[in-house]
Amino acid sequence: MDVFERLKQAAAADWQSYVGHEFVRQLGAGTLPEAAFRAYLVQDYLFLIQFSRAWALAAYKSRTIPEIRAAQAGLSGILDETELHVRLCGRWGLSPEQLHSVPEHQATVAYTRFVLDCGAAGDLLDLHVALAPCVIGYAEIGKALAPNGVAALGDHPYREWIGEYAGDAFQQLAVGSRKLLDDLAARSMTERRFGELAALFGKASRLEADFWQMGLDAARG
Ligand SMILES: Cc1ncc(CN)c(N)n1
Repeated sequence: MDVFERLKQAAAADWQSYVGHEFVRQLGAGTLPEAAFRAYLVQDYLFLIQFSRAWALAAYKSRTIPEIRAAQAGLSGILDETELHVRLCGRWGLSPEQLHSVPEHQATVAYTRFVLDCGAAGDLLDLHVALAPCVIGYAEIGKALAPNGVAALGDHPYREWIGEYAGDAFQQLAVGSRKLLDDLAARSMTERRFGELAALFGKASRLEADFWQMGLDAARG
């Protein structure tokens, strides 16, 4: 069992609150109100700005070229994601400048600053464990929402979003993140430390669930 699987099992309830959230269920069913998706996506653009910083911090905290390359791949992946956000928000008439001027929601601040602090106060393994629900979680969600491939989604209203995370590029990013966790853990994880890392992973997963909830709450007004 790889480290990611162990973390998931140790924080099973938190993980489930994230990947099995009502927002994800409605998104997959195509019944998610557009207002909820829009509120989520606008905040997610702001989220990605902060997560770019977190991946840049991972490069700074790295000791080896493979670690720096992994951070570069994560940062590129996040920047690629922003193109999806700019495209979709552009259809609602929102420019990147307008997105940038939206105030950050509390859920955005809480999650992003938690991860940045894990990186600032901890080591590279702490930071990658805090980043894991983001990249590996969305890859898992993307795959679950497109079990027969993106083409089979037909005219699903959220096809473009699902396609981003079910697509090869994002799936490969998640594979790389899982491997990096194993490599880092082999070097610096003791069994005693595993408990602390699982708590950190569980917290990040909860903050992901709160982020979905923010989208649902915004649509309820
Ligand atoms: C909140 C959140 N978590 C994860 C991802 C995938 N990078 C995202 N775009 N937004």
